[in-house]
Amino acid sequence: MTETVLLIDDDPGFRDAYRELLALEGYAVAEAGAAPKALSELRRTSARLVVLDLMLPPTGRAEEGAALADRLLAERPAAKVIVVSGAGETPLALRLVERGAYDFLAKPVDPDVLLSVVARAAARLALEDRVAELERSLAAREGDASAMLGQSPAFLEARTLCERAAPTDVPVLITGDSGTGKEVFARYLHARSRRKDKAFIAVNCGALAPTLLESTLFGHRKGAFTSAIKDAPGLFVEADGGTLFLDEIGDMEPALQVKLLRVLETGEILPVGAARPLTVDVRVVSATHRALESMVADRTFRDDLYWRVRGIEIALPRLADRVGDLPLLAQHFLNLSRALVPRAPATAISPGAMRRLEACDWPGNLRELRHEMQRALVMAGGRGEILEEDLSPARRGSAPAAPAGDEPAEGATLEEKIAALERREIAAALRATQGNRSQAAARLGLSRQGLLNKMDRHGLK
Ligand SMILES: Nc1ncnc2c1ncn2[C@@H]1O[C@H](COP(=O)(O)OP(=O)(O)OP(=O)(O)O)[C@@H](O)[C@H]1O
Repeated sequence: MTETVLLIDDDPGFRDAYRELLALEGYAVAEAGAAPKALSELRRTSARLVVLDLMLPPTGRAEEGAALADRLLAERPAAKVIVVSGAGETPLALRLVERGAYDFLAKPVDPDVLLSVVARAAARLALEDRVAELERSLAAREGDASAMLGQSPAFLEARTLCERAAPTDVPVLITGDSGTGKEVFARYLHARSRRKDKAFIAVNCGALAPTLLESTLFGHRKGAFTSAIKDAPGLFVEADGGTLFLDEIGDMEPALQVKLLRVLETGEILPVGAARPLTVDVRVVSATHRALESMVADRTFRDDLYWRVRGIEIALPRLADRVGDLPLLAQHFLNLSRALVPRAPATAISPGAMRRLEACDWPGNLRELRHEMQRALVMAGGRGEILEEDLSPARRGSAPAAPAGDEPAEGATLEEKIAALERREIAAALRATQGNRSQAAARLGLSRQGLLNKMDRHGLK
């Protein structure tokens, strides 16, 4: 695909020279001499490469260009913005790179260097496109029966229930520990429903602050709040005709639970700041790793909403309760990992390694097993088989348990490293707010309930 480069400089001579150079290299070129034109050119074209001279009118100061760089990236986060700065502006240019600009060049710019940086940015875009494409095809495959692996009775029972529920419009609640495959089941359900050609949209209710979650779900009108610079439809409208997957519904704040209940009862949503409701046709599938029933007893989850979302409950077994499926799943994840490590030759798992895997208790369930197999494939190097020594120390049975401190053990899986990072960040936010959980949650961009759940999970209470 021909990439468009947006050249932003108030000197027409510079633009003329670089337009020709870039065109010779096969790029399409758009240009602008000041910020308003730059933004309108960005919107008019599909430019994802930007060369931006920081010294722009009206003041001719570098801060002018810096503000524009931020706005360009806010409008097109995938864009690669290459900043051209004067010799004295290196610290500002470096700050821009930290905030998301791709690279910076100091004046005077050597044309060959500029071309090579643009070429590198274009190659990076091509790579990111490829990764996104692979992720899409992987996600599509995971909606397939082939990705719903398992023969154990508990798993088959859940799968049969899912297949029965699929053609109906009954709300489904999927319960199970983290990593047991709740989202995979939700996608499977959608893929087998009459809605399969419409959108499947997933949202994690615990990951967004309550006000943001409300406008994310129901949309908002321009001007409804300070940052509402234009109308936004919201996920219910985007999922119209399809399925909306409300992950971690147990983390939803009570005020929002009321609004969700009204939508489920009436099929109408009221965008934030709108005068009239809109009708939508959305099947809601919810999931939670929490015991919603006891939340209802504690009055932290509304019982009327509970009964609404729990038309049919599908309870997913923990991996430890379906060890019989482990060989099949481990082999499946090994095969999938090959897409990430294309030249790795390992296609099999030795009986010794498999015994080790079967002996683990897998608190992170299938997700943990998936990461373990990715790691093992990398560790196996040029070997054709995964051996015990390729497993992470904790699985080999000889390693010390994960430390109670902040640092993950050496050889920790990606999952464990992320958990350690999350633990550290939560502890830091709590320290910074003298233990005020609401403030700590706001700092972390979580709902209060979301933070409490995570503290629970990490033993930080
Ligand atoms: N039956 C299955 N067969 C093969 N792979 C599966 C199956 N179920 C889940 N997986 C894989 O296991 C991982 C975890 O699944 P998923 O994200 O659906 O879990 P989850 O229960 O929604 O987790 P969380 O509660 O943390 O959001 C994913 O990589 C998914 O592809």
